[in-house]
Amino acid sequence: MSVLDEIIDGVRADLAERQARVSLDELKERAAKAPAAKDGVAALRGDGVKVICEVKRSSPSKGALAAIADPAGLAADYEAGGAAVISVLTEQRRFGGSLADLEAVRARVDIPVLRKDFIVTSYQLWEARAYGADLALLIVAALDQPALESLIERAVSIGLTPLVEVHDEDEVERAVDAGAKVIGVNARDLKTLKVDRSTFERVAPEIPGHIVKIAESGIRGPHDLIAYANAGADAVLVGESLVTGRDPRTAVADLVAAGEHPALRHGRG
Ligand SMILES: O=P(O)(O)OC[C@@H](O)[C@@H](O)c1c[nH]c2ccccc12
Repeated sequence: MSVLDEIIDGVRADLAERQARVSLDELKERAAKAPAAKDGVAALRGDGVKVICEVKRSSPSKGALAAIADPAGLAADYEAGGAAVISVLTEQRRFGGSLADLEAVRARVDIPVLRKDFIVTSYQLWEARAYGADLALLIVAALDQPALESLIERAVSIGLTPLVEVHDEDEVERAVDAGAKVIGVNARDLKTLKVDRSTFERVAPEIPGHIVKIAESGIRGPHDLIAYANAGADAVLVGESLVTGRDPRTAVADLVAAGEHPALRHGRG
């Protein structure tokens, strides 16, 4: 069984517990009371490379990264540094996250928030909206095509922007066929956990021009952002280097400044 399969087994077990506690109707009521979703696509377009900053306590590949006693405070630092979107890991077993983290971050920042989890049912999309997310991650490798299509449709219908994650050319085709408008290319293969920073430059040319392109994982600092930007990234998604660094606000500001450099504007759509 791959790491991804193991993670999803755990996610399904935790999900079953929540579903037994909170009915879909209750979630829908809560979602109806949540502030209207912010436009995730608009936040990721425009001049400069946008920076998505992640709240992540641990990962299957590295184990514990940072305790993050105050996820909302960290997110506020990210926002002050110029982040375009905050990504909140809500998976518990391997990443140490929760819906409470999502809710706390939502309450603190004004920019769009992404629910980062292993979403396999529409119940989780309703949870995302109920706890204030504006975008939700959908991982192509974790879903068959009918499920991917219906989750994209459902996300859009409840106001969420789906960020559809791919790892290779075949997955790009599946994402585009399913209607993705925002595609993230993950340099980390979730089946082997290996990072290959050349994944983006190989896979991005397969993504049609009108789709927002995000380079995910393995960004250590401005030089990696610049390399991804030169390969066509509209945005980058950064976790580990921010949560393990000393000053997240300055680290984000350095990334944002690198992404705004005029020399990068050429060749980016
Ligand atoms: O910590 P990094 O290497 O900067 O990576 C962030 C993000 O890309 C990574 O956390 C991630 C990308 N896709 C995922 C899917 C599930 C869980 C986590 C992820």
